[in-house]
Amino acid sequence: LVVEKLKKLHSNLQHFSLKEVSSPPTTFVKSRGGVMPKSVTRNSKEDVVSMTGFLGTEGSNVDVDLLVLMTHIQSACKHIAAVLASPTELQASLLDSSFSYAAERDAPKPLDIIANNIMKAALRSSGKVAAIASEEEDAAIWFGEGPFVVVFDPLDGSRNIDASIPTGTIFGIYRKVPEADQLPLPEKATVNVMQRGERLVAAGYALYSSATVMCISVGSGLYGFTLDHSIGEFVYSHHDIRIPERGQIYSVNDARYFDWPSGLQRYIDNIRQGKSQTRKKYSARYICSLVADLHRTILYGGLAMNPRSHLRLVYEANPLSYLVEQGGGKGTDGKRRILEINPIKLHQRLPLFLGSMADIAELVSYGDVQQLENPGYEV
Ligand SMILES: O=P(O)(O)OC[C@H]1O[C@](O)(COP(=O)(O)O)[C@@H](O)[C@@H]1O
Repeated sequence: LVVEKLKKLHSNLQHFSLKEVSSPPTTFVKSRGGVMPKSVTRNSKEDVVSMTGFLGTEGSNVDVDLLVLMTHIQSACKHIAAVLASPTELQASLLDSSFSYAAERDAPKPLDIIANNIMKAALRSSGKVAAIASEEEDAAIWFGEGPFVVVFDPLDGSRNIDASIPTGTIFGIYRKVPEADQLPLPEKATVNVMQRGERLVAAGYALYSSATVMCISVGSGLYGFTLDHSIGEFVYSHHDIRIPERGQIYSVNDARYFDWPSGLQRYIDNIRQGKSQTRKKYSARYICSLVADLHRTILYGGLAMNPRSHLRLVYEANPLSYLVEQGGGKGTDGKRRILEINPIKLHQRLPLFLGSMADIAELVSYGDVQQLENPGYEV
């Protein structure tokens, strides 16, 4: 069945130079982001490498199961990108009105629900997923047999959606926990989705913006793919992404300045005035859409942060910290490395600081950077 699926999958990619897929390279080069095939690093302008083609040659960490799963996630993200770019009437016709949510969670927008349904359907039909947890679901869901567990935020930044501002999908993939096999449901599902971030085997985000870009890692570096609408494929566009060691941009909702602790206030005061370690004046950029703010930070360097306990450990902080670390950066809650935190609650929220190694180290040296009081904000 798997072989048939892959054949079908590859026949859909006939537009591409499939050199990398049909004859896997035997030599690998050690790149800063890990081991990657020589043929992928050296592709000529004429060669277009699809994400599936790339993953098929990425080395031993991508087995057929993960390849199939990643293909389904790509399909879901293409689908979400198409829905986001559609007129509102069409979007409304896709809405499942039976959806409900627990009172303690933010009310979802219609597109949150649609994106959630698309992701769930894609993951279920992959046949590779035992359990999922979504930011839009109250509890973990057990799908059945499959080697993987997927956690995701189907549409982050959706409060901006009516203004066509960029949004994103975030996902993290774990292996199923065999020790939990004997547990009754729903504990089995919960234990599987509440793994520490350092156990992630892959993660990624899709950014829906002027281009739809997917950045992924399967444990050996960070790579980006851009959706080529003329052929309907994510093509390899950002090679071995390395987050600059130091940036000159900070990203935070600084209307909250007067609610911040003094350490964070002093840090931001200093980088604004050129009084930080580099003596350079930093610029501010804040889209208020985490994937978009992080994507810019990954490419240009600096910091993307939310000092209040707002972002979720399981769906946002862990997958994004994993990606940032794979790109040579750092993810912290201001005190602890995100990937080492043991989740204690499925929808647990925490402060999050992601970005360039030297910038995060300097920020953390101010000590008092977490906004512990969260008065609640209307917008
Ligand atoms: O209101 P704040 O603190 O600026 O938070 C904004 C952040 O919240 C988010 O919108 C996520 O929150 P939601 O999951 O409630 O949409 C991020 O995309 C964004 O970075």
